[in-house]
Amino acid sequence: MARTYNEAIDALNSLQTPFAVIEARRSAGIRPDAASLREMRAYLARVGYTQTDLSKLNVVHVAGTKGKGSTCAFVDSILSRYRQRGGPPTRIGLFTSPHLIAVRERIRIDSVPISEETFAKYFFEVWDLLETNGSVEPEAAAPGSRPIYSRFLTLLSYHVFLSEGVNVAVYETGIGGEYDATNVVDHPIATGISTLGIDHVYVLGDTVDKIAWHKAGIMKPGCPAFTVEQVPSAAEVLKKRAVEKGVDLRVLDVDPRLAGVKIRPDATFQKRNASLAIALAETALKTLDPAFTPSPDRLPAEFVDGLEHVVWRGRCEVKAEDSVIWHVDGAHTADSLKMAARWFVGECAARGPAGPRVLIFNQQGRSEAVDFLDGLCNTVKKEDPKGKGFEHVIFCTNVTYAEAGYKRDFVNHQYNPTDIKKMTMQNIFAERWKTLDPDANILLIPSIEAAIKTARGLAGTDAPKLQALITGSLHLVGGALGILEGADAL
Ligand SMILES: Nc1ncnc2c1ncn2[C@@H]1O[C@H](COP(=O)(O)OP(=O)(O)OP(=O)(O)O)[C@@H](O)[C@H]1O
Ligand SMILES: [Mg+2]
Ligand SMILES: [Mg+2]
Repeated sequence: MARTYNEAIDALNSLQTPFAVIEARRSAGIRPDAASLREMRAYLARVGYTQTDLSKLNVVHVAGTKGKGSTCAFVDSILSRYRQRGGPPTRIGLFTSPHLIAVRERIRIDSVPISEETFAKYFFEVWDLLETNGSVEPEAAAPGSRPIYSRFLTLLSYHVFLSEGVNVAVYETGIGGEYDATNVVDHPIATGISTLGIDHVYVLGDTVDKIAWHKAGIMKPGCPAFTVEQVPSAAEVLKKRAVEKGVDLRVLDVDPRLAGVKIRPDATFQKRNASLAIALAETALKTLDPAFTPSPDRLPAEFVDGLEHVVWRGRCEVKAEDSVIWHVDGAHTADSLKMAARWFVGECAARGPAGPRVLIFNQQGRSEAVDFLDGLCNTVKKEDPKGKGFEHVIFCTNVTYAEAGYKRDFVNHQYNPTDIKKMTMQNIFAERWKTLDPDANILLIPSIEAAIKTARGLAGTDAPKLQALITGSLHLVGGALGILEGADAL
């Protein structure tokens, strides 16, 4: 087999659970459970690692419904300021999901996505070891089998980080916590739970307390645990599970030391993420460097610098073109879409007289997504002083290019192909939007590339510029950034 990055991505894509299997599991009510974690431990053993090895990574572990990735990026950015000074830490791993532009961006060392060559090299080492040692712990994972997509990437991250001498690794959970692949680490150095809400109901349950139960699964005895203000039912579950585990869970307010620190966007949710990140970074630094003592009165310059200069693409980004200002945000839950809407109106208002507004939206494969539209539409109208909504609303698929189809890194077998061809979801969205805002000009466009082209065509040649919001899915946003900046933008 040719062993290039593209070959690795094709092999990885073969580990996606096909749409039909996902559907069958959903209707049978099959969800990840303790067996998923036993399986992950077996694969870890097949690749040759023990808990002692994982402890060398000094893992900072983050779960939550929203803000996981942002929190992890803040922690990484703060720690990198200490690395740049000579450390500790000297080598920082960052594992996040999903990816925006390319799969390899989920595994970063010193804030940089690993190269295609590095990815391919380690990918096939893991791939082969799973075959060579295929019979280790046969009762936990079928002999000769390989883990599914996200679990494989988690396994790969441990191999990459341990091989590359990483001495602190920041981990975002995939889905949930208790049974998530990242939860094989028994001795993290700090755990954090960001804002909880409703998402992934098929896997985690349909109420915020059921979801909180899963996320609480990352707390470990002997390891400092932090969370932010939560809705009461979630807060209660977190507290109860912390007591059961003998964990001292600290609930953080917005850190008063953030006064004067420029957090972007300047919104409470982001200050919560930043506050959680501060506590996690302080705990990590205390573990790595006994001489490190946080001050209760002010943040060290490294923290301020790390927080102010964090890069977390696809979240609250603004890109100005000649006739369009693009606002790009990967929100994809009801709550976070309202945040995104508020942020969009705020940005437009701050810029002065604005041209027409256009929305480009998609969310594939989740039927409940149609209910996200109400909050999005109403928030934009409510937040606007003139009560104006979007003049144009474009619903597109996540297919990247009009001609060439998906970029390899975005191939997704988990969605119903017929739905995409017929634009079933997008038609449902359009019907709903008609009831929400009968005046809007609604368009259905088959690819991201064509949607962007259409939006550009709606802009007049004279000022004021068209104000576009692209949101609803990180896949949509990643594809859009690739088109706006060139395919390999990272
Ligand atoms: N604490 C928060 N509360 C509500 N919304 C948030 C919060 N933090 C971020 N968001 C919104 O959610 C979007 C995704 O943020 P982020 O990548 O940090 O989340 P995540 O938990 O990693 O999500 P996922 O992995 O499910 O995509 C952001 O663009 C922002 O609009
Ligand atoms: Mg999620
Ligand atoms: Mg994420």
